[in-house]
Amino acid sequence: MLEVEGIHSFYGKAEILRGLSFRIARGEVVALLGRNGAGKSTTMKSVMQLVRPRTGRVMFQDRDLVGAPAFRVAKSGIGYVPEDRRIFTDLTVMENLEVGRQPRREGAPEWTVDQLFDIFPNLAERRTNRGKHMSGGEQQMLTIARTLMGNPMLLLLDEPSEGIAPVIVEEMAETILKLKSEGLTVVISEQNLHFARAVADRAIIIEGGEKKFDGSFAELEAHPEIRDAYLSV
Ligand SMILES: Nc1ncnc2c1ncn2[C@@H]1O[C@H](COP(=O)(O)OP(=O)(O)OP(=O)(O)O)[C@@H](O)[C@H]1O
Repeated sequence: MLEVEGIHSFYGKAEILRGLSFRIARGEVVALLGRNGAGKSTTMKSVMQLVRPRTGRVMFQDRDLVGAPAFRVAKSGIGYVPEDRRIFTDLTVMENLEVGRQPRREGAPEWTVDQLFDIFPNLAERRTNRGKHMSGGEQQMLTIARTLMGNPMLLLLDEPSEGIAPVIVEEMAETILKLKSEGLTVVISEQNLHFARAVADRAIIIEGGEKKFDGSFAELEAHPEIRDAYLSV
């Protein structure tokens, strides 16, 4: 579904991604792992074209996204939830969801508000609350639910477990597993190995903008030296 091929991405003169390549197949949940500053967020932004790779290709559904405006990338079926939750704080939960609505898309799971309320029961209880009166975890859930209103084929979640209470982290893991069971393809960026292992089928480890490991969690566990070298656990 997604093939990132040899991308080099920069902030000014600083080269952040150094020839990064990986593939994501339909229906997979894949975790991008790596320490602070490894390049996980930049990878997601490079897929979305919020950072434009200087070389390399980002193939999605057989089209190269490099150079496309970010809104077109979103319209082509990639939902992106950045680290800093961006809900509309003056709008209610219902209104926030409506903002995300896009037509249904061939080959992608289709979400109605009622289905989303089944998956995110906390949001159902707060449907008329304004965003600013919600906890960090609820805002994170609302950002994900709003993104799903766009019926994406692929969902990119940047550090979904970051900065939320442990009980909500567990809910978040269950939510991602439910999305997977509906057939959604998901890429998460994580520093929390425990969380990543609970939700993902495969791990890609990034360090210094390069891929250092790509495989199952069983393989990763069989090589503790890789974990020790590239992850803070
Ligand atoms: N807007 C920016 N301008 C300049 N440098 C940046 C910018 N954003 C990130 N960087 C640098 O790019 C590198 C990769 O950052 P990135 O955010 O992709 O890492 P990350 O693996 O997602 O880590 P984190 O968990 O901190 O988000 C870091 O060295 C960071 O300082």
